Amino acid sequence: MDLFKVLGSGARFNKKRFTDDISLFEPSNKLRKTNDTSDTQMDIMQEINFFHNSKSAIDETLGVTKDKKITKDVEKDQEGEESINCYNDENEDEDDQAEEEPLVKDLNSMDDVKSFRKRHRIHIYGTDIPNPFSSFDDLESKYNFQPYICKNLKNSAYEKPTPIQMQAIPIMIHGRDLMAMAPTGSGKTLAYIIPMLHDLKGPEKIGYRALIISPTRELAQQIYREFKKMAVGKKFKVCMLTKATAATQAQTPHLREKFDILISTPLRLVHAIQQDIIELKNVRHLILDEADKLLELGFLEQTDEIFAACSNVKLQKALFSATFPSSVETLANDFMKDPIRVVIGLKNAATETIKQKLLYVGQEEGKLIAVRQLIQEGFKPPVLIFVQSIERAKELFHELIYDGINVDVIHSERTKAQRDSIILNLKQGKIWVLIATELMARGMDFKGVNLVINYDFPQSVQSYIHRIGRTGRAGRSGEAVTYYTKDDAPYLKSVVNVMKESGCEVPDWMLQLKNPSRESKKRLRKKPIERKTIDTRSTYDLKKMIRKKEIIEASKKRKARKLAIASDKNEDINKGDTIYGDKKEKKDKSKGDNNSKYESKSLLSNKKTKQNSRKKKIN
Ligand SMILES: Nc1ncnc2c1ncn2[C@@H]1O[C@H](COP(=O)(O)OP(=O)(O)OP(=O)(O)O)[C@@H](O)[C@H]1O
Repeated sequence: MDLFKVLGSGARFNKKRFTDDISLFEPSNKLRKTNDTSDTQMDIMQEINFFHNSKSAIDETLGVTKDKKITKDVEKDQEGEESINCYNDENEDEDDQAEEEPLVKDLNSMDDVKSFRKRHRIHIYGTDIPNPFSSFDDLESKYNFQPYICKNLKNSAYEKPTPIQMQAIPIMIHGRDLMAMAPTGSGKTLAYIIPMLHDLKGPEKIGYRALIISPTRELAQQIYREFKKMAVGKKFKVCMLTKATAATQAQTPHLREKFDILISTPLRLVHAIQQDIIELKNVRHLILDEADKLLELGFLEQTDEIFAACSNVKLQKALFSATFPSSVETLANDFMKDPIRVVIGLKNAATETIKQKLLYVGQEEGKLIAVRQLIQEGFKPPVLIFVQSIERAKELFHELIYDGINVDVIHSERTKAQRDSIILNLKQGKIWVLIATELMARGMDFKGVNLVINYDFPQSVQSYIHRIGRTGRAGRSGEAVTYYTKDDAPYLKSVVNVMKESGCEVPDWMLQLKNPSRESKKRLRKKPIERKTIDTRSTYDLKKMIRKKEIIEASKKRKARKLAIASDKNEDINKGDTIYGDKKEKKDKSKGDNNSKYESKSLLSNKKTKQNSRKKKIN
């Protein structure tokens, strides 16, 4: 096999330069079999057609994903994390696709319910699990939802519930604790907003009764907007906790009682709790959006403090995410009461409407070449480019700003106003390419993103799934390209596993690579790979730039020294040595004195001695 033809597809590279790299991609001894079942593509597309797009839309997606192959072999990585359908009840029966969709009232027997779930790839775990529902009309007729909710759903052009909505909504309205895992862009937000609004009934003015936590401010704002959209027709008061809203509530305590729903990031809320600004004792619904992130070290302490403040005995907890590592699931089981677990499709898998690619770029410099090649060849905006640090985001921005494209950069060092305007501009198509850090990786719903580029290899499988999940949302097709260098080679298999699980074609040699060890994965999660600065300048130019910097630095130091001399003189002036000091300064200036402080001091003292002796002579 021409390894480099496969590795370097899409970019031009010098094969000879990469001869040494071949050894990095040697397969592990364990060979695996793959069962290509590409003929089932249409069935699978129907199955994952959560948004019930027309057949032509599916065809369009199939056109994009025509090279996808479906593999169904089970494997475990070294961490023991199941990386493929570990929740399959039985073999999924493709014949079910052709059947007419039964309404929930037709789900008379357990067999009906079972086959309904199977058709929608709903896997459930727990006891006394409520039946799923199949149409938004059922909400009004069967569950007595208030008409305003169904009206808002219709106004938003949501015709049918997605699988996560079909199963999570009945669980939530039965008051059960829930752990819900569904692919990125599959409508998880609505799956908790709708049952919450139903259960809250109407405004009560007794303070917060529902609380949603999100790891980023941007996602919290997005959730807030979705809440407002779904609550039209009811006078619910929804608060998005910010510095300003916290200050207002601190100044006017009676205002707090007017609110029903609170949306916040963990740190902001913990501050408010500690300062007694926010009272959570009446909270009945607690949602952790991107729950696995909120239960990771770094957020866990704050999440724990929020849990402690939600003291209502009837508190219902619901966790939502596209990924749940096994460790987080174990942790979550400890604090949930008889929870029901719902998994849509495969656990920890990417959305199947995303065409995923891996692109070998050799060295760091190859990445910029690949991006520029893409720009030259033409691309469909908007494009999201993920890098591993703020520094690198800035560097890449400074490189691409001169390439004649509308590019911007978003990271936590940008002001809130800048971040808000960037998100708006991206949505309005004013930004074609957005360079982003992990800040944008989770939850953000930019429907039209056509391509995600992982400029820097992601630090975890979860990060990979969430990053690429910014495209291919709400049933649309999308594309994701991940660049890798030889430094990333030890981690390549993690991404390969995800690609394979979500039905992308992966070359055999990649499937045979070794899984990274648990320790190396942990290391990578904690600290990204050290990479060369993103810079296209030649070594000559870089040296010239460094020299220029040194000259500027030296000049600054000289100026500082001059200032120090001047202040020394001022001290002398204060001591009554005015005339001699002034004269000396004028003389020094005329000489263009650039000597060191110490030299100047000695000069000054020499002059003083001479002048003093002259004075004596006159006397
Ligand atoms: N029933 C539905 N029919 C059509 N579109 C829907 C439906 N429910 C939600 N959507 C749309 O799907 C998109 C993705 O929804 P959402 O942001 O909730 O995804 P998510 O599953 O939370 O993704 P992520 O894991 O990335 O956070 C949104 O634009 C939303 O408006």
